[in-house]
Amino acid sequence: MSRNTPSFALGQRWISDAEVELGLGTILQCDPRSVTLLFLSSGETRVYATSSAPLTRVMFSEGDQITHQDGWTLKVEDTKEVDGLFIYLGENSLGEWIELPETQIDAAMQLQGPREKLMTGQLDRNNEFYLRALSRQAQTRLAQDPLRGLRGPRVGLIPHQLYIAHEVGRRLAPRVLLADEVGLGKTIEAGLILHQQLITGRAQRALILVPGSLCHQWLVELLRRFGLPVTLVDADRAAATEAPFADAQIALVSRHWLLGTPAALEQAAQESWDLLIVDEAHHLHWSPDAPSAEYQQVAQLAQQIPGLLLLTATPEQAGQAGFFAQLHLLDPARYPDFEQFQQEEEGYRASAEAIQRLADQQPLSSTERADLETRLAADSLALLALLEHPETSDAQRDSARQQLIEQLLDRYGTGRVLFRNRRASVGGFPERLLHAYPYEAPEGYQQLLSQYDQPHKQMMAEALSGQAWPYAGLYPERLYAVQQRDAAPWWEIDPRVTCVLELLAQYPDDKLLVICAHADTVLELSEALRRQSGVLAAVFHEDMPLIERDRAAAWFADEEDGAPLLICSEIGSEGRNFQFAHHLVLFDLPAHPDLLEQRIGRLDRIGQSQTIHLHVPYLSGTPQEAWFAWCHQGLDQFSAPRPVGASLFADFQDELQTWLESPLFGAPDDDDLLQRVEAARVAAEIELEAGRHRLLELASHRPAVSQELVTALDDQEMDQALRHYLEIALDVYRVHNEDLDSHTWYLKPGRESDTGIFHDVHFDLEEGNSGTFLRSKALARDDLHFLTWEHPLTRNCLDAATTTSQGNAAVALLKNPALPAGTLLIEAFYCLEAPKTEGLERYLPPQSVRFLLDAQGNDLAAKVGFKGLSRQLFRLKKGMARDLVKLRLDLIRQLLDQADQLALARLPTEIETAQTRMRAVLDPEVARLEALSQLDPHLARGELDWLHQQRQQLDQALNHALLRLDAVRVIVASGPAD
Ligand SMILES: Nc1ncnc2c1ncn2[C@@H]1O[C@H](COP(=O)(O)OP(=O)(O)OP(=O)(O)O)[C@@H](O)[C@H]1O
Repeated sequence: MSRNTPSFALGQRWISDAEVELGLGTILQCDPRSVTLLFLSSGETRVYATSSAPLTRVMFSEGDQITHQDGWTLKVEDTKEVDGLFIYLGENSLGEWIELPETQIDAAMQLQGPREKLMTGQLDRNNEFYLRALSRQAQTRLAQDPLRGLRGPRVGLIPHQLYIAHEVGRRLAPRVLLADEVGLGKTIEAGLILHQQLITGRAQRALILVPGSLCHQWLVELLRRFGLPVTLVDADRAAATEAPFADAQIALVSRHWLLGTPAALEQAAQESWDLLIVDEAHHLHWSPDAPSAEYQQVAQLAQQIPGLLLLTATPEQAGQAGFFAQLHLLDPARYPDFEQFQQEEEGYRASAEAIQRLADQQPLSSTERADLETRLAADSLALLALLEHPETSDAQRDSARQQLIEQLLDRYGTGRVLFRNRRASVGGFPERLLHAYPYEAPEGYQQLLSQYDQPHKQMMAEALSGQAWPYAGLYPERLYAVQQRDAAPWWEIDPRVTCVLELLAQYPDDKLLVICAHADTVLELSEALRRQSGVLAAVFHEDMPLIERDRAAAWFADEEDGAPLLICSEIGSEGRNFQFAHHLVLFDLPAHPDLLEQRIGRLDRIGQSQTIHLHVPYLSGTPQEAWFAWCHQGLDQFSAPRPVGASLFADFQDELQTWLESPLFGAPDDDDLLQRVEAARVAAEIELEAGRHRLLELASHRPAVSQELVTALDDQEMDQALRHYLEIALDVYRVHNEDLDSHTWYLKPGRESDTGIFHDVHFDLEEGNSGTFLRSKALARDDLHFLTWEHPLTRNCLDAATTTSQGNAAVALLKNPALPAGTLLIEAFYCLEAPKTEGLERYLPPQSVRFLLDAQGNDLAAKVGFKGLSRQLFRLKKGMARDLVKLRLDLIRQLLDQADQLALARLPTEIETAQTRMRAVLDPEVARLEALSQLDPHLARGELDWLHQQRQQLDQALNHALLRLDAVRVIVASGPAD
C-alpha cells in the first residue's frame, strides 16, 4: 500500500494525518474549496479546506490483503484507475479472480501492520520502536536460555536443588519422586520445577495436593518465593463457587479434603491439568493385595495428568512395597511389577559398580562388559562401542560416557525418576546434640502397664489407645487417661511435664518445640503447663481448623511477643518449618524410625544456623526405656538420619516386641539385641552406600553441573542488559524510576503511566514499590521485588511491547558525519510464525530476524549492530517524518520488498534450526521408550505412539512457518553538521 495525493473524487478512501484513529474515511462531497469525509467505523464526519487538507490517500499495492465490506478478502495483484477511483484486482480466499472497487473496502479494516502504518503516516515514537525490537531480541534470547525458569525465584542458590530443578524442569511432562532427606528443600525443588514448566510453556496448569497442615506454608512459599498465581481451593471456595477449580491456574488443595469429598474430586478430575504435585506421598498406602482408596484416587489423577511430582523425605516409611507403589505411580512402564522391582534391587550393587567405573573413566572389566552386553538395548550398545572405539575423540567419548551412565541409571536403577540427596553429601548442616532425661516411672503408670501381661489384655490396650501392643506402652498417659478416669489427671504424676517446665526455665531466651504422638496429649499437656505454672503454649494438631494452626505457628514464630513453646502433634508438625528454633523436646518417641526423622527435621533443615538440641525425657521401667535404647544405641538415630531404619524395624519386628516389653516383664532371652541391630545397621549402610545410594548419588546431583548453574545465576545480578531494558520500558510506559542505591530502584506510577504492565504484579500503585537486582538483598527483604528477566513486571513489559502494534513503524534521523545527508536505510524486523500446534512454542521460540538495507538493497545487519546504530539515532517531528516518508515512498517500498525476499530466503534455515531443536528434545525420549519396549514389547507403547504423532504434527507445523514483518524503521542521515 502507498500514499499519494491526486485530486479529490467522490468515493475515494483517505485517512486523516492528524486523527489516524478515525480509520479509513470516504469522500462524501468535494468542491474547489472544501472536502468532506465520512469515517464510518468511528461514525465521525470531517470537513477540510481543499488546499491544506491533512489527508493521505490510501492506495494498496501488489501483495497487500484487503477486506471487502462483506467480510471476504482479496490479495492484490493489479490495480487500475477509473474516473479517479482505484479498482483492485486479485484472488479471493477461494482462489477466484475478482475486482474490488475502493468504495467497497471495509471501513473497519485494520491498518495496524508496520507497512500500513508507515504508508498512512501512523508513526510511533522512536523509543517505542527501540523497546519493541529490544523486547523481541530479549524474547529470542530468553527462549533459548538454558536457565529459563530458574532466574526469577527468590531462593538461595543451593547446588543440589538447582541440579534437580534444572534436570527435571526441562523435561516434557516430568514424572519424578523428589525424596531428599527431611528439610533439604523438596518444596523449593518442586516450586522451581513448576516455575520452569510454566515459564517455558511446558505446563499451563497444576494441581497441588498437600496435607491440610501444610496448605498455608505452601501458599506462602509459592507466592513469596515464586510469585505464582496460586489459588487455595477448599471447602469454603467449593461452597461459594459452582466450579471451584475452573479458573484456578495453580490449585492448592488439602489432600485429605479433596480425596474425602467425592464431588470436589470429580470436579478436579474434570479439569485439564499438566502437572500434579503430591506432597508427603508416603501417606498413600499400598500393598500388592490392598491398595488404599487414597492411593487409587491419586493413581487415577496421575494417569490423567501428564506430569507428576511426588514429594517425600521417607519414601520407604511404608516399606519396600510402599516405595515400589510410588515408583509405579510415576512410571508404570518402567516399574510394572513389585516382584520384578525386588529382583532389580538386588542387582543394584553390580550396576552401581559398573556405573562408578564409567564415571571414573576406568575401563570396564571383561565380566562387567559381558554383563552389560546382555542387559543393554541397541542404543546403549552403540554408545559402548563408541566409547571403546580407538578413533573416538575425547569430546565424543565424554558425551557417550555421560549418555551411557544416564541410560544405565534409568534402566537399571531409579535414576530417571528418583532424586534423593542426603545431608551426608550436601554438607554444611549443624550438629545434633542429644540430652536424655531418664525418669522413674510413676507408680500409677507402672501398675497400669504391668497389667497388660496377657494377649487378651494387650488387645484391650490396643483398643483403648489405637496402637498395637507393646507400642501402646510407649504412651502410658493415653492408657492412663482412659483407664483411670477417677484418678488425678496423668499430667499430675508424669515427670515429663516437670521436665518441660525445667527446660523452659533453663532456656528462657529460646523457643522450645515440643512434639507428642497424640493430639490429646498436646491439649492436655498445654493445660497442665498453664495450670502448673501459668505458661501459655501455642498448640498445633491435626484436629484444629487450618487457620488456627497457622495462627499458632505464627505466634510461636513471633520473635517479640511470641509463645515460648509450641506443642505439636505428630501429624500436625509434619513438613512444617521451625528452623528458627534450636530446641526440640521429644515428649514421647514415635513408633517408627522415619517418623522420628520427620520430627527432628522440623529443626534440622535448611536455614538452621545453630546446634540442634534434642531433649528426650523417658520413663525407666517402661517400654519407653527400651525403645529409647533401640533408637539410640541400636539405630543411632539421634545423631543423623538413618535410611536403613525402616527396613531394620521390619526385619527385627518379632524380637522388638519382646524387647519393648522387657522393662515390664523381665529381660529378654537375647540381651545382645542392640549390638546385633547396630551391626546390622552398619552392614546395611555399607551395602546401601555401595549400591543404591551410590546410584542415587550419581543420579541426584552432579556437582560440576550445579556449579555452573550457581555461577551463571550469580552472574545475572550484574546483567546490564536487564537494567537497560527496564529503563527503556519504564520510560515508554511512563513509570517514574529512581535509584535508591546502585542495585535498588524505587518505581512509582503516575497519572500518565500505563498501569497494564503491573497486571498480576503485587505492586502498590498508589505508593510505589522498590525492587532490587541483588539476590541476597531480595532474600533478606520480602518487601523488595526481585528484579529479573522473569519478574512479572519484566514479562508484562515484554508482552506489552510485542503484542500490540505500538512501536512497529518509526522514522529516525541518523547523525553520522560519515554519511551524506539524505542517505536512507530501512531497518526491518521479522518474526518466525507457524500454525498453532500443541507444544510448538517449545521448539519455535519467538525468533526475530533483523535486516538493515541501504538504498542499493545491501543488507548491513551483520556489520551495523542494532544497539550501536540506535545510539546514533534521533527523533524527528511527526510532520517532518511523514513528509519524509511521502517523499521517498518509492524507494521505501522497493526496499521493503527486498527485505521480504531476504526473509523468504532465510526461512529454510530458521525452520531447520527449529526442527533440530525439536528433535534434540523428542528423539532421546523416543529412543528411551523404544529401548524400554525392547525389554518388554507391551511397555510404553501408548506413550511412544503419542510421541511419534507429536513429532509428525510438529514437523508439519514447522514446514508451514513464515517470517512475518513485525516492525520497520526508516532511517535518514542528516549529513555532516555545519
Ligand atoms: N534455596 C532455598 N532458598 C531459601 N530457603 C530455602 C531454600 N531451600 C530451602 N529453603 C528453606 O528451608 C526450609 C526447608 O525447605 P523445604 O520445606 O522445601 O524442605 P522439605 O525437604 O520439603 O522439608 P520436609 O522434608 O520437612 O517436607 C524451608 O523453610 C525453606 O523455605
